[in-house]
Amino acid sequence: MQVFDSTIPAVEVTDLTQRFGTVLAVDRLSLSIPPGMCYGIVGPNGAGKTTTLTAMCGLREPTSGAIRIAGHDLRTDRVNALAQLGIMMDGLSLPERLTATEVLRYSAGLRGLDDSWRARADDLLEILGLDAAPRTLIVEYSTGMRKKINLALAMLHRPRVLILDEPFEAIDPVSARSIEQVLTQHAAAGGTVVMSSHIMDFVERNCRRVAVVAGGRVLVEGPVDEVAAGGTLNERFVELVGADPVRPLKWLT
Ligand SMILES: Nc1ncnc2c1ncn2[C@@H]1O[C@H](COP(=O)(O)OP(=O)(O)OP(=O)(O)O)[C@@H](O)[C@H]1O
Repeated sequence: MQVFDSTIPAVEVTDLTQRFGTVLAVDRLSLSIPPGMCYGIVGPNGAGKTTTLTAMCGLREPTSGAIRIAGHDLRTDRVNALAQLGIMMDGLSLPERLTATEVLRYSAGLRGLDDSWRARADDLLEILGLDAAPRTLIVEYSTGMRKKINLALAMLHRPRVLILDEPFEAIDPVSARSIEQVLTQHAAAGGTVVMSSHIMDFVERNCRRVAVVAGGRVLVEGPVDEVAAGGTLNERFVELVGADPVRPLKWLT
């Protein structure tokens, strides 16, 4: 993996807007994500996180706004922009009748990777615990196993920028620890991880910066300890997003 020019943002989002009919999912959202770090995007359900990450991955043309990946504009310089990316998003289809190794080989072939992909595939399968079921077909995978093979696919070509939507959802604690270590190694080697998460603990522990989004806008952005403002990120999140006490449910008594 080549190390970034540290003066160019790994991902730059400018005035991103996404409408779905009458729903304004993302509302003139701007972010500048520096290279060489793990960057968290947090927000309540429906905040616009997945929609923003989908646009960053080039999977949906936004209503308006611009996205640059390592300086390459996703609209006008799409091939070079996408070449920087490894992505893990729910809902992307996989070749269901292949094993994990076969899927990785297939991906390596499509990308025209040299033979070094094999060693990386072995490492990833081992670290993610997928080597324990070498003959299992993707169609037989659990939700967590799908997440893991998607992460392996995202990393196989050693991209500079990983964009991960909820990487820890449906992942057991031991596997989560392994994934955490893989992601911190990626950042320590000069790569960038952009991830959405509801797990504040992980974001606090591993991300250098965080954006809190709600209603398709950035409420606050900055170094995690500054955003947490002397408390925990979880406390700050609830304070920013607002949580009304749940009224007593009479039918429970
Ligand atoms: N394909 C779509 N068509 C219509 N509306 C959509 C579509 N995708 C997202 N939305 C709407 O856009 C808004 C933002 O959704 P999004 O999935 O980006 O939120 P999120 O922050 O990722 O939420 P969560 O934490 O629940 O995953 C929501 O109101 C959602 O209903």
